[in-house]
Amino acid sequence: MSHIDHDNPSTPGKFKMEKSSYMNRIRWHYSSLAKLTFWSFVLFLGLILVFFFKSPTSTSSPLPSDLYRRSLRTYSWGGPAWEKRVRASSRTRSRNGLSVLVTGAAGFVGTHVSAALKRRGDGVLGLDNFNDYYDPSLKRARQALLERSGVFIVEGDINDIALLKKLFEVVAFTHVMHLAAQAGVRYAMENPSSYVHSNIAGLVSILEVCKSANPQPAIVWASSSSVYGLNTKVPFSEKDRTDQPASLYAATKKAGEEIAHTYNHIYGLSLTGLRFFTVYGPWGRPDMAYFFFTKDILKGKSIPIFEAANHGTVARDFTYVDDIVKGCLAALDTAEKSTGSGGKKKGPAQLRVFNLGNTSPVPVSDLVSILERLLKVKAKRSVTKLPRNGDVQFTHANISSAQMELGYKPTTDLQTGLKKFVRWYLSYYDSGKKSAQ
Ligand SMILES: O=C(O)[C@H]1O[C@H](OP(=O)(O)OP(=O)(O)OC[C@H]2O[C@@H](n3ccc(=O)[nH]c3=O)[C@H](O)[C@@H]2O)[C@H](O)[C@@H](O)[C@@H]1O
Repeated sequence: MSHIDHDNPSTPGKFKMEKSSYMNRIRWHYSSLAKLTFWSFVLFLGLILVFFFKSPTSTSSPLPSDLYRRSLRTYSWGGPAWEKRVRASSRTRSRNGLSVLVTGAAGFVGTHVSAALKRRGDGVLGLDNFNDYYDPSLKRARQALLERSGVFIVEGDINDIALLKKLFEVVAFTHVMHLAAQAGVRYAMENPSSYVHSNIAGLVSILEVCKSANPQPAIVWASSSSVYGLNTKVPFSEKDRTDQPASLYAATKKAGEEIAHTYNHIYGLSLTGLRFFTVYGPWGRPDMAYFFFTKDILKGKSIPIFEAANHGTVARDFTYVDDIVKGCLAALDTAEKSTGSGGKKKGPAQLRVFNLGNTSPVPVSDLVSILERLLKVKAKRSVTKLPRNGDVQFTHANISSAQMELGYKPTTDLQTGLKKFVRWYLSYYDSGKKSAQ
């Protein structure tokens, strides 16, 4: 029995033949139409997906691409085995040790701080959403590093209040080291919402859960040298004005400092903000200039070196990550207890802000010369006008306050620090397995 017979069991012979070819034509016609409709639909769907996930994000899309991708991700957490890992990682080795929740633990500074805390016997639990702002495989490699020293990183977003509450139910953290953030000055023009999502909404989520925790932890968090914005008085002191941010990134960090004031004032949370000055070093961030300059010099690609108006020098107070780690640990150690409990303030609590810089700004062109010497490759320099996208011409930290209250004293100059970075870079990427993206 033919296929058509089977479809038309009662149709008589001859007519069946004619009708059969007629039906075939009709069927062909309909199936072509169906195929056309189907593929048009697929094309349409494809265009929509391309629009949401790949298009520049500044205008009509309510959620920009990165943020969209991130919010679509689901994380699995919970269960007895997970809780056991959370508890084990957070357990201190000494009686007076701290139990610290480190957000952004798979990030550059987060990894270094977590490792240092664990090394000295504190309990450390990491939290990170492993987003793809830069190569997530680098974050996974940092995670593996921490895993080997006994630090568990919970995968989740700082905006997930249920997860944060759960973590505080399982562990009575004495401290929170809040380093999770959307970093980068220039990327803020491409994806502004991701800054609001992480640096404002995320900070509020953390503080909301901390204020309700019993006992409330003390919080140390990462602000930025960028809050000084268009300030021209050097070196930058904590007393200087910070109401002229030059980028949305800086504005969100400045907003964070004001939000910190509010939670300290209303709920008695002990809060310390650290203004980091262009932190660099091994396991660093590939979006930062010293990192991608290294990659591009090695590839023989030209590198854009920014220059201010009238050939003005652009300089940064580059600070080596180990010095920053010492400042972070000192801030945790000197943080007083929060005074509230169960969402109620019992008395005034500590509120601090410190510059953590190196106090010796270096022109970007000198940074490139150091890299050339270390890599033994001549850079193809392309001097470019400082773009008006959030960059400031120079930064320079006054660290007397951190020196006095934290005993902070940076000891690594740029030449020494970059030598360590380059050694790490070559061994990490030249192992043949990976290449910097
Ligand atoms: O100190 C800070 O608070 C900030 O430091 C860095 O921001 P930035 O100093 O701009 O660091 P890079 O992007 O690595 O730039 C370093 C220097 O190289 C210059 N640069 C950057 C990119 C480029 O293509 N060419 C170039 O000359 C910049 O103008 C800047 O002077 C970080 O990226 C921020 O996340 C951080 O908050």
